[in-house]
Amino acid sequence: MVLTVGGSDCSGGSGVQADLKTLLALRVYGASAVTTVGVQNTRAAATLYAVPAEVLAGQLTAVLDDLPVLAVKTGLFPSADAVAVVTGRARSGGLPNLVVDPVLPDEGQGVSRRAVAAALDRLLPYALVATPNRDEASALLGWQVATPGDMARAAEELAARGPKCVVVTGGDLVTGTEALDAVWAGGEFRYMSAPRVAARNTRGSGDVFATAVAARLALGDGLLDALAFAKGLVARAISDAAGWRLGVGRGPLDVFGWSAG
Ligand SMILES: Nc1ncnc2c1ncn2[C@@H]1O[C@H](COP(=O)(O)OP(=O)(O)O)[C@@H](O)[C@H]1O
Ligand SMILES: Cc1ncc(COP(=O)(O)O)c(N)n1
Repeated sequence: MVLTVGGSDCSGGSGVQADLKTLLALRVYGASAVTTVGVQNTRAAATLYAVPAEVLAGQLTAVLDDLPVLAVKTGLFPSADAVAVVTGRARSGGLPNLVVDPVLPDEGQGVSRRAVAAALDRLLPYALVATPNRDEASALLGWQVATPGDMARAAEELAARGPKCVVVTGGDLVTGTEALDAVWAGGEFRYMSAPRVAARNTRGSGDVFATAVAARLALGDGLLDALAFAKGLVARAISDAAGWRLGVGRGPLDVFGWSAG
């Protein structure tokens, strides 16, 4: 089973809802600890209501002290305090196969994106895998990650901060026909590539990718196998959802393959 720690997306396309659906699709039992409640849909950016840090800590204790958690995935945090709760558990060795997707909140409404990024930097040493997109990698590193070459350098620099593996995802990078990710793992670099799907429904693609990595690690895959599986799953789920019209904005993925031809 996998524990996902992240924000609630009431519209169901990202956050813990996307994570739990992905786990279900992969026949892995999922538990969730909610960091923030997002009032959001496909057309509007989230307004976040932070869950108090002690309530987050209580959820982690309730799950970890009882259930056989084999991997943990983290997503959106509303505050540095919330990240610190997870870092505290990680420090005591309680978070196996930790996959950190360093999703950052928008600045404002009492939320400091910079403070969350700094706190995530302190969580990274405990991560087996970190999966920032280009924007998140830029915030963590303090320089603009633009080109595929930058993504490679960013993956290496972030890996130097502790994770065994870093995947800088390039979902928003339009480089011809490829969806390109930069992978630093075991001291070696490679690009991971799949055909780019021309689709507007890419909501939660980072969540689906990172959760699929955690699920496959929990099922016993090696790291590179888990990454390759997740890459294939997310590409297929984007492709299968291409004809969906769930909401007027950037809609969700078809993780179950319901629309597979
Ligand atoms: N249009 C697309 N076609 C195929 N793969 C995609 C597409 N958009 C994103 N991906 C893949 O989805 C995964 C998540 O990446 P990304 O979209 O960058 O994450 P995030 O949602 O965190 O921004 C990556 O493996 C990326 O290459
Ligand atoms: C609650 C919540 N909202 C949004 C996202 C990011 O979604 P995306 O991967 O589409 O940028 C997330 N991971 N969690």
